[in-house]
Amino acid sequence: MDENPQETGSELLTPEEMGEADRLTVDAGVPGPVLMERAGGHVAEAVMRRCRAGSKILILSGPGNNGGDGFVAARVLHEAGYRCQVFLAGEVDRLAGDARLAFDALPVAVSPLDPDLVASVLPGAAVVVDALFGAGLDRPLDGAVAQLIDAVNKADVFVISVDLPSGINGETGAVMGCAVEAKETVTFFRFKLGHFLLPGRLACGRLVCGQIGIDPAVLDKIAPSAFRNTPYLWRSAWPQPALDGHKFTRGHALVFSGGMTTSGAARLAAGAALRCGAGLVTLAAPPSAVMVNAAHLTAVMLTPVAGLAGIEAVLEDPRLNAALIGPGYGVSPETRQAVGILLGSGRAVVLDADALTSFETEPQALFSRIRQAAGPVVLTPHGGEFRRLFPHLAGRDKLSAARAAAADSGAVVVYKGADTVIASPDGTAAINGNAPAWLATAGSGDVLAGIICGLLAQRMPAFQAASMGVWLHGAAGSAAGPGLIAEDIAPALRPVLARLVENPEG
Ligand SMILES: NC(=O)C1=CN([C@@H]2O[C@H](COP(=O)(O)OP(=O)(O)OC[C@H]3O[C@@H](n4cnc5c(N)ncnc54)[C@H](O)[C@@H]3O)[C@@H](O)[C@H]2O)[C@@H](O)CC1
Ligand SMILES: [K+]
Repeated sequence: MDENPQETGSELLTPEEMGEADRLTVDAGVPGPVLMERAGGHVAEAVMRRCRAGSKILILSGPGNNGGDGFVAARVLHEAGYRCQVFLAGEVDRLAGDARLAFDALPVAVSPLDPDLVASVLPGAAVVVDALFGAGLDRPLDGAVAQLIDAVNKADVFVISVDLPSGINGETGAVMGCAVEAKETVTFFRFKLGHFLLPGRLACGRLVCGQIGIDPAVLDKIAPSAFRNTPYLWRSAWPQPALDGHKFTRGHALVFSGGMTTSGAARLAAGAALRCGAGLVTLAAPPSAVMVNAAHLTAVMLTPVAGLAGIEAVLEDPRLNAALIGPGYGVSPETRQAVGILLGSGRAVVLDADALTSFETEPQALFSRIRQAAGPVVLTPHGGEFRRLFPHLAGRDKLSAARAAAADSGAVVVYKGADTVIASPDGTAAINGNAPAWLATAGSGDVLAGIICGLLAQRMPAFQAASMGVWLHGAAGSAAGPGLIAEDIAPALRPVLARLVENPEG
C-alpha cells in the first residue's frame, strides 16, 4: 500500500459517503473540475511511475466521472510525451458535467469502445488505464464492456484502475457481473470499503490513495463508521505496563481446556494470552485433562475444574477478570450451561468455536444472556460458525452481516476470514487487511481467541481488544512466515509487540 498514513486516515468510506465528501468540498468553493484534475493527475503519475514517456498507454473511459478522470489522465500523459489511445464506452453526446469538460479539453482522438479493436491493440500497451466505472456502478456489467474486461484480464498487461477496478462494488467488494483485475488501483481522499472486503481486495492489486484537496474536516459531518484495522484505531487503548505495576495490574485470564484428547487448543490460546501481556493466565482443566496439561505447561498456571460446580468455585477468585471458553471444549448442553455461568459472572468473556456451535439450536438464548451480561463479550466465529449462529443473515455482505450480528447479539463480533470484520453493536466496524494466507492453519483461531482474551484481561475495551487482537495475529503470522504452524504464532508476537512499543504506527 502506498500512502502517507497521516494523510490517508483509517476511515473507510462507502461510495455514497465519498459522494458526500465531494459535494461538501464543492459547496465549500472547490470547483468539481479542480477535483477531477487532481484525481486524473494522480492516475497520470501512477502511469509515469510505471513506464517512460513514449510508451503506449490505453485509456478505457466510461460514461461518468470515472471516465472523466481517465480523460484528464490521458491529457496529462499526452502532454508529457506518452502515446495515448483513448476508448469511450458510451456515446459522446451523453457525456455531461465535469467529464464532458475533461473530454472537450482532450487533445487526443477518442474511439468508440469496440472490444475486438481494443483486444487487437492490447499487446502493445505498456499500461492500460481502467476508467470505465467507479463509484457510480449500480448494476452488473454485461455485453461489450464485459467482453472487453474479459480480454483485458486475459492479456498480459499492467492495468491501473481509477478509483475502483471496474465491476467491483465500492460498498461491499462484490463483483458485479465481472471485474477488471488490476495491478494497481488509484483512489482518492480515503480508501473505500470495496478496497478491503473480498473479493474486491483481490481485484485491486497495489492500493494507492491520492489527496485531491478534500478537507478531512468533512469527515466530522459524514461520521464514517468503518475503519481499516490499523494501530491508529486502538493503540491509545492499549495499556503499557507501568514500571511500578505488578502482574495483577495486568489482569488474570482464565482459559477453559477440553478433555484429555482435546486440550491442545486451549493451551495454544492460553500461551497467546500470556504472550500478549496478560499478567497471569490460568488454564482450567477437567480432571481427566490435568495430567496432559501439566506435562505441557510452564508459565501458564493450571487448576482442576470439575463440572459446573467447579466453574462456579474457580470464579470465586475476583482477580480472574477475563475468560475464554470454546476451543476444544466440546459441543454439548453442558457447554451452554458453562457459557451461561461465565456470562453471569461479570467477567470479560470470549466465546469461540464449540462455545458458539453449542448454541446452534438456540442462538436467541445466547443473545439474551449476552445482553444481560455485566462484562464485555466477544464472539469469534469463522464462516461456518457464523452461519450456524446467525442463519437469518445468510446472503448479506460480510460487513453488514457482521454489524447485524453484533447488534442482534449485543457482543463484539469478530467475523473471521481473509478479510476479518470486527463489528461492535453500535455499528462501528473495522476491516482487517494484514493476514497472510498461511495463517489459515489448524489452531490459528484458538491463538486469536487467546490473544483477545489476554487483551481483555488488560482491561482494553472489547472493540479495541478484538481489533488489536486480529491485527497482532495477522502481523505475527506475517512475521513467522510461510510454513507456520499455530505454535509459531505466539512466539512471533514478540518482535511485533516490540515494534508497536517503539513505533506506535506498527
Ligand atoms: N467531484 C466528484 O464527484 C469526483 C468524482 N471522481 C470520479 O468520479 C467517479 C464517480 O463518478 P460517477 O458518479 O459519474 O460514476 P461512474 O463514472 O462510476 O459511473 C456512472 C455511469 O456509469 C453508468 N453505469 C453504472 N453501472 C453501469 C453498468 N453496469 N453498465 C453500464 N453503465 C453503467 C451510469 O449510468 C452512469 O452513466 C469516481 O469513481 C471517481 O473516479 C473524481 O473525479 C474525484 C471527484
Ligand atoms: K475504474
